[in-house]
Amino acid sequence: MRIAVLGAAGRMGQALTRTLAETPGCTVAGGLEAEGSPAIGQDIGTLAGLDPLGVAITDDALHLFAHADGVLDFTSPAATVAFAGLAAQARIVHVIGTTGFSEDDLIKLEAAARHAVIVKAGNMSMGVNLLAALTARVAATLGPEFDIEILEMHHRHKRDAPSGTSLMLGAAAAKGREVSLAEHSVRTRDGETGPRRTGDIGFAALRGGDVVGEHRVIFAGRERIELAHIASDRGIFARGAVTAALWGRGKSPGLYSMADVLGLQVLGL
Ligand SMILES: NC(=O)C1=CN([C@@H]2O[C@H](COP(=O)(O)OP(=O)(O)OC[C@H]3O[C@@H](n4cnc5c(N)ncnc54)[C@H](O)[C@@H]3O)[C@@H](O)[C@H]2O)C=CC1
Ligand SMILES: O=C(O)C1=N[C@H](C(=O)O)C[C@H](O)C1
Repeated sequence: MRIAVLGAAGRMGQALTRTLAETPGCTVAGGLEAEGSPAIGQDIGTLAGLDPLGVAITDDALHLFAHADGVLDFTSPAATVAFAGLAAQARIVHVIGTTGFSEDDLIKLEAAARHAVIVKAGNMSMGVNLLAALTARVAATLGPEFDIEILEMHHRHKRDAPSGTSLMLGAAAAKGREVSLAEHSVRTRDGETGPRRTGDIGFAALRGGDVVGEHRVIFAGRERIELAHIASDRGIFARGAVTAALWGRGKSPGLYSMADVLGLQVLGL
């Protein structure tokens, strides 16, 4: 499968190139960067710390989409919404790892998924997707006397909060409790907040240093249960993204999740 990397010079872009280069059945079909990026023209392999792969990074999205069977997209919300239109026109698999979408962005991605296979997840690692399934199960088991709080820490460069993973975990907790996350989520606390409302799902975000990504789901009552995931290598996200692209080839158009790719819904976790 010919797979191109969007945002090839980024932290995830480089990890994706390394993973693609070592995955049987995949070829690195190209790398895209934003217009004006100093990475344009550089070899995608060299940039990722490998031997040269003979593929120069380009800013020509149309050419790249026309010569790929799938694209791995860890860029920015605005770029990803535009790429979804191009992937739908080219009828290729669009794996979306980008986070930080607005409600309006999500509506546009759903529209694009009528014409193309999109696999989208706020976290592509197997561990976090298992954690989400476990979170739903624990939330379904415990009553509202257990307060749910989701805590994350990421590197200083991260632009969005709560993280895509935190939102996935919050959605899983809400699903387990059979409530709407929108009606129960508390994203910030500052000043005179009053006591915690029963049933709320709280979010807290820490930023600093080079932390790859850490998440903790806390169920706090008269006893406390904590489920946690710690990522120490971006390769886990990259592996999930490449698996998703291979899985998506030949599927009917639609918006799929990593739970679909990993078969977690079938397990009923
Ligand atoms: N779903 C998941 O498993 C994961 C998701 N992410 C998400 O992926 C995104 C990127 O994260 P990082 O790699 O850390 O960021 P980064 O800032 O290191 O990389 C993003 C790259 O995209 C490029 N880019 C932006 N607009 C572009 C355009 N129009 N055309 C081509 N390239 C463009 C930038 O120049 C940059 O090189 C974030 O939203 C992050 O939250 C990150 C890790 C795992
Ligand atoms: O920006 C990151 O780095 C990460 N983003 C994703 C998120 O928003 O949850 C996944 C991972 O935690 C790393």
